[in-house]
Amino acid sequence: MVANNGTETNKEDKLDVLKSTQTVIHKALEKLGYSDEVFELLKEPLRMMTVKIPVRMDDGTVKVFTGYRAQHNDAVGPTKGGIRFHPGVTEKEVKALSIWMSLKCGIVDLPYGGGKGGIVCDPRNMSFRELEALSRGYVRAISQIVGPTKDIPAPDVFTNSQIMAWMMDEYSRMDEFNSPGFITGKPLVLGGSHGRESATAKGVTICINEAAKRRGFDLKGARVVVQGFGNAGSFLSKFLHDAGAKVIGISDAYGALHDPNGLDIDYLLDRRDSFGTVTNLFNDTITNKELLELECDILVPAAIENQITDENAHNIKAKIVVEAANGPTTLEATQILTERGILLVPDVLASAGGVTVSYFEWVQNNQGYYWSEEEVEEKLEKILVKSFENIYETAESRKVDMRLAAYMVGVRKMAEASRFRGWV
Ligand SMILES: NC(=O)C1=CN([C@@H]2O[C@H](COP(=O)(O)OP(=O)(O)OC[C@H]3O[C@@H](n4cnc5c(N)ncnc54)[C@H](O)[C@@H]3O)[C@@H](O)[C@H]2O)C=CC1
Ligand SMILES: O=C(O)CCC(=O)C(=O)O
Repeated sequence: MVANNGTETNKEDKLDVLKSTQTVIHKALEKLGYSDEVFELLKEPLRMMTVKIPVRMDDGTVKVFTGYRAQHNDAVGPTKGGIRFHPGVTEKEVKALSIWMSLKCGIVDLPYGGGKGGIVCDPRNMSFRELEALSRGYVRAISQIVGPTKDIPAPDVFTNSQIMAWMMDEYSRMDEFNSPGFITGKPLVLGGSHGRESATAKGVTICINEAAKRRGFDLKGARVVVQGFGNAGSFLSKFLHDAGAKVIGISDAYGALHDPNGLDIDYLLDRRDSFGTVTNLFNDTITNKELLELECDILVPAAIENQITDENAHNIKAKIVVEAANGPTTLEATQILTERGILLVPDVLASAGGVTVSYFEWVQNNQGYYWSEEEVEEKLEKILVKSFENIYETAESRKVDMRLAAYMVGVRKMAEASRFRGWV
């Protein structure tokens, strides 16, 4: 879109998550001394599949849904990443999400490249039967390019273990084999891993702990605001609440709740629905915009992209911002927060707990031997603490913000693997 003075285009560019991630990848590769050829290879996914999925709806009509699967780079190993069901899914967004998955896998050192999928739909307005048909149809449509040694999906926004179960079943039928390693985030009885459901939030909690230590304050008594009360946001609120922090604000897609004395997290967890909606039960709500600007110590965006921008970054009052969501902060906002001395722990590090335990799930499926919750948690903690330290030290020694440091760490392995394979 071109506006007379270019303002609209400029704003669109700033919110273009693919363009922003390419900008940081370019900077990271430059800092590491890689050539432009490497950037050309890594700036877009190697493979992008668009599919049409016809579903017979409950009213008898057929609705045709659009879905995507992006595979960013498979030099290191099979690609891996979640599937999003959301009305706002776009091709560009799925591409950016697949690049972020590559970076996450590099940061926590998993033998994967990044992938991501999405379907343009609103599961909140679909029946259980329609959702099952859509999930199975999507797997049939992308079946040629996915599989336990090619590309392994998982949950993301508005998808859950039931959807993973349908998808695993559909793939197993086509494969004529029980294939638990095709997908992660499954129910425990179908080969899911202990700790996967809460893994993203566990990882964020570990990063918050590390960041708070660096900023010299304790989680006990710290005031926390969490945007989003789904898988990531709700478990996180519970972990922080149990650690003695005061969760003073939470939100969902419809609004936000604020109590300076601390919200009753157990009650909210009990009442939230499977899409992370809870604010509809209350009259006294504030907006998501107001939530982000609350006076607090720790702010965690755990919903969708582009929530902290150059329009509100000056009003953020937190000491640390830890990104549980993918892409919640624009590049301009990252710079503003950094200049204001706010420590920003980027998505590709903070939210890497989910894919780490997904990797554990895949390993357990492949070996057919399963670990206890304690084993999973211990392994996750070790990996994330080490990754945090690595990126924090890189940021300090290279005098860059933690996002650029994380990209430098995350991009290196796939750049090297691509070079050894003779691709660049
Ligand atoms: N589930 C996982 O394992 C992982 C999730 N993430 C990221 O975490 C974020 C949240 O994902 P999940 O918790 O899994 O999703 P979810 O579907 O469980 O919950 C999403 C939450 O965000 C809220 N939300 C949706 N649109 C919103 C809007 N426009 N404004 C404010 N809130 C809105 C929903 O109401 C809900 O509370 C996403 O960015 C996702 O990519 C990252 C790593 C792993
Ligand atoms: O668990 C996984 O494999 C992927 C999780 C995911 O989609 C993400 O980290 O954004």
